[in-house]
Amino acid sequence: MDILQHTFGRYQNEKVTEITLVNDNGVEVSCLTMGAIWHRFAVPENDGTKKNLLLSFDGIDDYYSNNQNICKSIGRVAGRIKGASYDLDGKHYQLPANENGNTLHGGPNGFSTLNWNYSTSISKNGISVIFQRKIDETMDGFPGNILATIIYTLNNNNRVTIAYSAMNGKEDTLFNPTCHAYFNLSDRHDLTTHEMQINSTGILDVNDQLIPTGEVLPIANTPYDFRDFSNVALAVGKVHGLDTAYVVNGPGQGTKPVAILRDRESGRQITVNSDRNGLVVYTPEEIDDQNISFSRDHGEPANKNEGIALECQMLPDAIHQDNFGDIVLPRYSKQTYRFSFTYDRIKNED
Ligand SMILES: OC[C@H]1O[C@H](O[C@H]2[C@H](O)[C@@H](O)[C@H](O)O[C@@H]2CO)[C@H](O)[C@@H](O)[C@@H]1O
Repeated sequence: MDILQHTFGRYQNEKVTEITLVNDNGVEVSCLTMGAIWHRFAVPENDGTKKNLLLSFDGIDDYYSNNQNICKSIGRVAGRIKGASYDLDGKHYQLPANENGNTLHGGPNGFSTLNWNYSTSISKNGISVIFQRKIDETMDGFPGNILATIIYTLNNNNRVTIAYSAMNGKEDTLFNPTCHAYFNLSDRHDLTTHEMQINSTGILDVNDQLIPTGEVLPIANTPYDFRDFSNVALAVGKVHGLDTAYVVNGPGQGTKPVAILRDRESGRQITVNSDRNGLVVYTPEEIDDQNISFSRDHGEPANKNEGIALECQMLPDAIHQDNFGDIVLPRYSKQTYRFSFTYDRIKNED
């Protein structure tokens, strides 16, 4: 196992460092201090090359010249908070709004906008990069000061675990982070050979601002139905891009993965595990209007829906819904969220 570090570039006058974790199989996970971005997930190919399974950019400015949150860490709260406000214990909290009067993905000054401090560690469980920041309530507009930590760990089973934790100070706050990594496991610039299975029977109903109404819709026999492996591009085409919160890890679902994404052509496969009750699946339908070209595009413009984000989190807008789970982080307490993405290859051709 090895850990490499080098300067990736500068953003807003600050140095951005790339940290690369390499396991004994030659699998590499690279992260950037800016946005605690998951920059690369590169796996060895038979011809000696490495294949990056993420949508990535060569330069740091490219990550910040579009609004798709490419591979960024998202927090304090992923998804939308209706009306950029909430009431808790008789107190009204106003948050900064950044979309239609709502707060999306931690607002305008969320985790993705910070250049994180880092350290590294090697243990028998794997190699890690540990990002940390003290976040003052004046920085992001959420109540309370937290010490936030994001740890990426790669082990020799080719599993990447991302652990997000927040140690809270003297005021209750909200905590529901996620990872906005986009995957494309294939050698194509689209998802046509991708299949996905999601361990879920229902998705959240949303209004025209993508705020959940509180209702859970059954997905049987709709394009959103991924209970069995189903082609991703076909579903995406039918619904004009996925932006859908799946209810996962419900009672009786045991320890099954929340999702498996595989590329039928190459056999590459990612298994997603999470300890949270939501999985937001997002394909960027508007990406072809935004002058974006990923490293894998070799100078060609990106295609819409070229990748797919599998965002583990508590269900969006949980603070306004009784049955979406608890995202309140009480004062002087700590909460950790854990998601993992394991790489392997399709074993049984079915
Ligand atoms: O402005 C960029 C896009 O912002 C939204 O997309 C987000 C989506 O709604 C979330 O569920 C997902 O987690 O993150 C997406 C990117 O931030 C808009 O819905 C989309 O239309 C915009 O293109």
